[in-house]
Amino acid sequence: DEETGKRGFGRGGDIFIFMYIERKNKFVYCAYTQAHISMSCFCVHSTFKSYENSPSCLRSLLQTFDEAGLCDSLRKNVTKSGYVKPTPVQKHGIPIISAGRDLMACAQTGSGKTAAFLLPILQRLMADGVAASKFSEVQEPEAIIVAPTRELINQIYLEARKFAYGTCVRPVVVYGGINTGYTIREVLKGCNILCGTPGRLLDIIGRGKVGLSKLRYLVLDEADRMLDMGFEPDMRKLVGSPGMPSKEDRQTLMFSATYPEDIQRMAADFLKVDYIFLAVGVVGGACSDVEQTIIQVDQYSKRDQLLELLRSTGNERTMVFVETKRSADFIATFLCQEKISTTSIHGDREQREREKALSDFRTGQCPVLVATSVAARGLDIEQVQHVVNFDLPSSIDEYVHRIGRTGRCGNIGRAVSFFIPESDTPLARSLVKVLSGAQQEVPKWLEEIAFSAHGTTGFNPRGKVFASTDTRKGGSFKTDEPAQASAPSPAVAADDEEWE
Ligand SMILES: Nc1ncnc2c1ncn2[C@@H]1O[C@H](COP(=O)(O)OP(=O)(O)OP(=O)(O)O)[C@@H](O)[C@H]1O
Repeated sequence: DEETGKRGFGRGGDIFIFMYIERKNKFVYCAYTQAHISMSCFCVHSTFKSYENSPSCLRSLLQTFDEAGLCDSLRKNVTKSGYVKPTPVQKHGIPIISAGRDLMACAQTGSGKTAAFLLPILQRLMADGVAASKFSEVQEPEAIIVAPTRELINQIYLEARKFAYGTCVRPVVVYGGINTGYTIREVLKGCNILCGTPGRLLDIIGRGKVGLSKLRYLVLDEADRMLDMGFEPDMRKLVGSPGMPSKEDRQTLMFSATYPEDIQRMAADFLKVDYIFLAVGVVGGACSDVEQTIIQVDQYSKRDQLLELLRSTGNERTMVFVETKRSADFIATFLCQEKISTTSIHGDREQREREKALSDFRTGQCPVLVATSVAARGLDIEQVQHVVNFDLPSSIDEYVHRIGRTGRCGNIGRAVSFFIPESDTPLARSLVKVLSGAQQEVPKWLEEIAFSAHGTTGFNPRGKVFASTDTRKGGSFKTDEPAQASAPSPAVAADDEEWE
């Protein structure tokens, strides 16, 4: 209740869902009950700190994990993971998923989206007494989770395994670059939650090793990436696979920190018409715990500036993003020659080498990781204090994901980006918007570039349309920002990056 601040959340009773929109510095909020759950757009405050400072009636859902009604083993595993209280996207996302609603959730990088979908799925499977996995020539998983890269899907699988520990739910992972025979044997041992990259997933389904008749949950992590031009055909194939329940008969969940408008519109094809759009903060906004610095450089001084920067940061764990696989190798070799312990990850490296690179970086053996966009999304590596955009990406969303490898889950991080006016001007205006949206200082020179001839359209021809809201027609919570020009779907995968 807005006036009394009373909260309600009960099984079988009404679920009060509070809506909170920041518009022109005013807070607008309303509450809905489950009985009148016609609402479709749902926004909550962005950062951890400001969230905690928001009016108490807005912080009403799931104050603690105890309120989530998790079964004992799941609750224990959450505690063992060191989670004391749910993050904003968990506080709001878990009850929405538990209420059986389709969801398109947008929350900043590092805000705990993975547990926001894993926990309610695991809880439901256990509450319904899912059959313990056992060997069978065809496995019938209850949930499928897809993500764009091998390393990310493996990370999600490890999270699922951690939360499912000691329960009868068995997660399995399938992705390219590892032996298919081994993967199939793992699947056939039993599989309740199948995590996969699209290609390998479709392959295994196509071989008849996985049936879809029991499928209840379909989760697209990094959903905007999963639905852009690179993966859309695979996603359509997946939902069109023989036996796949129709969208009315399954629960579809989408999570990302960014949702370009064109992708949001297409995502609706995969979701029930009354799906809930949950936005924690500004859609596509950068994590405000990352201090962002943009430095104007010229092509020829970049390498020396990188060196200088890395020397000043000492042994801080740093990810250096570049645009091409060739420059990843080149920069990594250059840094090694300069006695900076560096490794690299990109799509041309063997899977074994990719895993070794990540593990050397995680353990701190190589405190610098040079990476292409293959490492931009989702990877959760502890103590990454610093991200450097040696080359700026072509899309603003990619920028948001890259810098989100630091400043995760309430920690502070730093991101430095080298801006070359000759090539990066098309990104300038979106950069200004993201910087100011995250309360960062915007350099005067960048503003000038952004609003000079090139920057005035608001449309970055190399990148995607920046969406700030739920795009649904009649969605009542559009911000007052000027509408962005609608753009044709841009080319997606980085120039020479291979996505699995
Ligand atoms: N409630 C919580 N309490 C403490 N730590 C948490 C909680 N929820 C998640 N975390 C931790 O926060 C980190 C980030 O979580 P996660 O990887 O799910 O973020 P994300 O929102 O999916 O980020 P990205 O957009 O980059 O994919 C992880 O290390 C995770 O274990």
